[in-house]
Amino acid sequence: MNLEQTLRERLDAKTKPIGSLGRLEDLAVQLGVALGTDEPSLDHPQMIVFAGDHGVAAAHGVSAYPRDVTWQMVKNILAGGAAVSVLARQHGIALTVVDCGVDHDFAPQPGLVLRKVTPGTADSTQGPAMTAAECAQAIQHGREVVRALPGNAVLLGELGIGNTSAASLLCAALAGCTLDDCVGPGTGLDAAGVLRKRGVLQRALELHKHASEPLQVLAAYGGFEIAAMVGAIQQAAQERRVVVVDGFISTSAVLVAHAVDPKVLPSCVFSHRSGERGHELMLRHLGAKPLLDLGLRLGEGSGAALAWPLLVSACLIMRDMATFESARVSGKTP
Ligand SMILES: O=C(O)c1ccc[n+]([C@@H]2O[C@H](COP(=O)([O-])O)[C@@H](O)[C@H]2O)c1
Ligand SMILES: Cc1cc2nc[nH]c2cc1C
Repeated sequence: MNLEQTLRERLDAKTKPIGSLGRLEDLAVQLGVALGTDEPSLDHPQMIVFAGDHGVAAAHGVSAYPRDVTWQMVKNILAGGAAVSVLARQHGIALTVVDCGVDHDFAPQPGLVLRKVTPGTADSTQGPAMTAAECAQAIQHGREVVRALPGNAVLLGELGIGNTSAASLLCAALAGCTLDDCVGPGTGLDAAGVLRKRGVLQRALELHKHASEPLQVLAAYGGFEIAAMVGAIQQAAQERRVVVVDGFISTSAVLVAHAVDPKVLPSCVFSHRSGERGHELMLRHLGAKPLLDLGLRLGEGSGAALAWPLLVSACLIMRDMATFESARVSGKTP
């Protein structure tokens, strides 16, 4: 019997009608398989918020907010005032911010990993957002961040004005959808703004239409924080850690990691369906079912933090619930 069958049998022996805990049962089985044990338990969860600036946003105003919000929100997260700070604190999740290329000089401080690259990607309508070397370095940085942190669960968060543009382009290139299907308001563009954004992204897509390898596609569109998340996903899956994937932008990093190696997918739990147009298509491409549907479209890892207690519950159900035999409860009538 393989591990998945063992986990299903364990759940079926618990004091409940078969399958009555619904999606929580699938989650418990997924976590057991991802962690490689029939007694899954999550320890030292790490919320990692990857932050980066985007050349396409600087050059074309494809966001409803100014670029300075990226560095300002990094400071807000570190000061404990952002949504992800509040939610991580609520759930006892450690929080690290990684500067993957923000155009600001942050003072070294606890909880902040300083950047290793030049800040901000290049404008993807003019050339690749990053060179192949920069892309490889950003991926490596994401791997190193995960390797240095304890625990067996990584929650992905991100921050970067303009990064829904990069994520939409990755979606179009890797999930085979049209820009009409996957370009949305992001932080809150109006209908005219979305139309203009789509026009800008159409130019980038045309310029890089010959990019075919997943890492070539990633370098074409960026951003540095998405590339670092790709590395984080690869490292976490390799170390048999669980990866909690947040919204539209984190899922675009999974699209890339999956295109490189589909074996990362069983380690990924998708926290929620984002309100951003196109997330559904990404999830469908990956065959993924998100846990929550709350109309979230914030990013930062806020959805991952909100879904976290469900993962904890799934593990506790698998480990601690009594069986029909141990609790002397009558099983199903034959
Ligand atoms: O997580 C999501 O699904 C999501 C959807 C829309 C926007 N965001 C966040 O908003 C920022 C990107 O939006 P924009 O409009 O600047 O491309 C970035 O900081 C993301 O964390 C996040
Ligand atoms: C205020 C603000 C907070 C964010 N958090 C993640 N993306 C964001 C974008 C904005 C604009």
